[in-house]
Amino acid sequence: MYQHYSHPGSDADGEQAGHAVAILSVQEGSPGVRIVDVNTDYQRLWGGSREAWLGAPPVVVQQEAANRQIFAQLHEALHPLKDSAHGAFEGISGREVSRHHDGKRRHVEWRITAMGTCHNGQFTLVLTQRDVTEQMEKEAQLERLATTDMLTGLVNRSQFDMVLKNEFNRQHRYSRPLSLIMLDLDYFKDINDNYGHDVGDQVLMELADLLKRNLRKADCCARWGGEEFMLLAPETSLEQAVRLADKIRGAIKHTAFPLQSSVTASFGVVEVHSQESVKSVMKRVDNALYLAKNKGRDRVSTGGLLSSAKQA
Ligand SMILES: Nc1nc2c(ncn2[C@@H]2O[C@H](COP(=O)(O)OP(=O)(O)OP(=O)(O)O)[C@@H](O)[C@H]2O)c(=O)[nH]1
Repeated sequence: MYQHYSHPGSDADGEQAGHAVAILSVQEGSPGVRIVDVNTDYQRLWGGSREAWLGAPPVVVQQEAANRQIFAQLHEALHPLKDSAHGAFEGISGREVSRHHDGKRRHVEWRITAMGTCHNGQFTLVLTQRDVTEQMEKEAQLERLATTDMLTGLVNRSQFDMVLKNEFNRQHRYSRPLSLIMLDLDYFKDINDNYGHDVGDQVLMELADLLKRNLRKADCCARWGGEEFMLLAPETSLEQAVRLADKIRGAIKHTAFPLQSSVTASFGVVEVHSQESVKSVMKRVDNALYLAKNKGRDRVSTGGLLSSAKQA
């Protein structure tokens, strides 16, 4: 009867899932919602034969509590329309994580709309559902590609910019300590030249793992480019950030990378000043790193000399 609701590409063999559709009947004053008919995609989504579904309560989400909540929401929306021949039910909708009849976790998008108006206290409704799991997985994958550095799995530069802006807004509003650490591997060109690019890549990947292990969940660590990394540490003062940077510096130095000699890194550390711009902080942290390189590498600098020179 309602098979025309099927997605044009779907077929009875279950090759491709389209919109699952169930026609529902709700009698005003009765708590139940009953199925009048279902299409093949509904049977594919939730299992069971058409005959088995007729007269049964529908599955919107395969979780009792969530289903009950949706029905309560539905009754609440329908109740004011019971006396009006022209009352329009605008529909309710949602997206839920649910278990497929095969036990797999799926994302289901659903919508319940009216099929005509209330007749003798009875509403006829259409429930449409779509399995959007693959679409959501693709979206998540695209998002990962757009925000992640492929080699190291760390956040990339553009994503770091976003995080940085958010943290700056928070810092400016609540005046909480916020520090930034920029680190750069020392003589990385020599590693590439002496051991090859693949070994260089391996060092970058191992370094990324080391950084992840040494940071808090609230911190954000990005590959800034090449062999340069940026760490943003909320709720962290300059003094604490220097200690953190020095801990990472020591850990890098004592890590057995796949090389004969040890790897070292230089660090610039700054704490964001009240109302300071992103541009200004970036300049300061870059200068601090430059100073650490200039002073002989394998060290942490807060750019102190530069700040005092500026003040002078
Ligand atoms: N293996 C590998 N090397 C990279 C990657 N990105 C950048 N590099 C290399 O990193 C090296 C950076 O060299 P430099 O900027 O001279 O810096 P450095 O040799 O570390 O010297 P200092 O920073 O002054 O201590 C270059 O040889 C780049 O080719 C990458 O993704 N993989």
